[in-house]
Amino acid sequence: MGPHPAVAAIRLAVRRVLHDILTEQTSAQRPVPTPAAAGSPAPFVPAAAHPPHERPQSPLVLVACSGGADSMALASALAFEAPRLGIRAGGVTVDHGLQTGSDQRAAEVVQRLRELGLDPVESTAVTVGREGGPEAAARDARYAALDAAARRHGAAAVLLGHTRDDQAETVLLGLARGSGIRSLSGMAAVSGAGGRYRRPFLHLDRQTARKACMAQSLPVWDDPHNADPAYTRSRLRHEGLPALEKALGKGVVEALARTAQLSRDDADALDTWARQAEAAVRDATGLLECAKLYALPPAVRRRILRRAAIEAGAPAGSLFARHIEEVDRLITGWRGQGAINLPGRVVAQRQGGRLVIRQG
Ligand SMILES: Nc1ncnc2c1ncn2[C@@H]1O[C@H](COP(=O)(O)OP(=O)(O)OP(=O)(O)O)[C@@H](O)[C@H]1O
Repeated sequence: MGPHPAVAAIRLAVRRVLHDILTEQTSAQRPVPTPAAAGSPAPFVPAAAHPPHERPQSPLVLVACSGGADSMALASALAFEAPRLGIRAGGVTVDHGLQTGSDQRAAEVVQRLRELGLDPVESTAVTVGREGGPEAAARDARYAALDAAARRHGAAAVLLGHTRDDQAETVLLGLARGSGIRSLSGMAAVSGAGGRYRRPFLHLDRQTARKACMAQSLPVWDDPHNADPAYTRSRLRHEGLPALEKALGKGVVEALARTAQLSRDDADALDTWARQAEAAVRDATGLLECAKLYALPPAVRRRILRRAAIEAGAPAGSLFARHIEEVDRLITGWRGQGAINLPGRVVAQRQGGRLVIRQG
């Protein structure tokens, strides 16, 4: 008898990502063709062809595990699949120190990961600041700790347990911010420096992860923050999405996740267009020419303005759509208005048909 369908589903999702990682590693190990050999395919040198002391070590993949159902399911699937593909599997849990006994819980997660056969396994404690609110501050501290752990262990990738439900929530949060398709594109399946972070469960629903834990008798920890109505995401999870499903039907989560993928593709295409158009709208001294900007579609023009503001020193996180709209009016609604103040002491003004954006 095969595994429970939920267990089969989580393993398949992880296997696919591990295959991707192996394929990328293999192409990275291919020797760069010499000029003479260029044009003919580079021969792959199998690991066994290296002398033992030079043989590349099998890649290490870490799972970022909170002890919750999603990341415990992920850890169990990694522990099952990795050895079958010659990959080493380890785990990291981050202790945010936000609740009493969080160190104890982190120690329990470490213990559970070890029981699954992962090695190396570690718990890392962080200090959560205040910048951007409690959720953003915890996330920043967590990713910094995960980055450091990945570097320390030389990991090829770090797996995260975000599910299709998390993706739907992220899209709704972006929609509510009203800041364009980039914020509707949710989380990427691959992100971070060198594509370090992978999200194998982005197409799986949360219930599947939970069922997989139950089927394997894996104990899971339910973070009380996830049910705390003080947090926006928690209200969305427990009130917003159920209300939407009631009004619009069960397919709403899947549709939101699909929206994320479509928006991501569109946003990537527009970013590329804006990068290419940017060179053509600058004069010989590098200033932006208003007439040329005016001729561009608004979506492309606003991207160029946003990039210019960030390059001048405006912090990306504080630069909102309304800021860019005001700068845009210097191009599309010119009536001699004065300089526009942007975050980071950046000032945008129109001078002699040119747009000057610089730190004041
Ligand atoms: N304390 C932590 N330590 C390590 N990784 C974490 C921690 N918290 C979250 N993560 C990683 O980030 C992912 C998303 O976490 P988040 O809290 O947003 O979602 P979640 O649905 O509560 O996930 P989970 O059920 O795995 O806790 C997790 O699945 C896990 O991979």
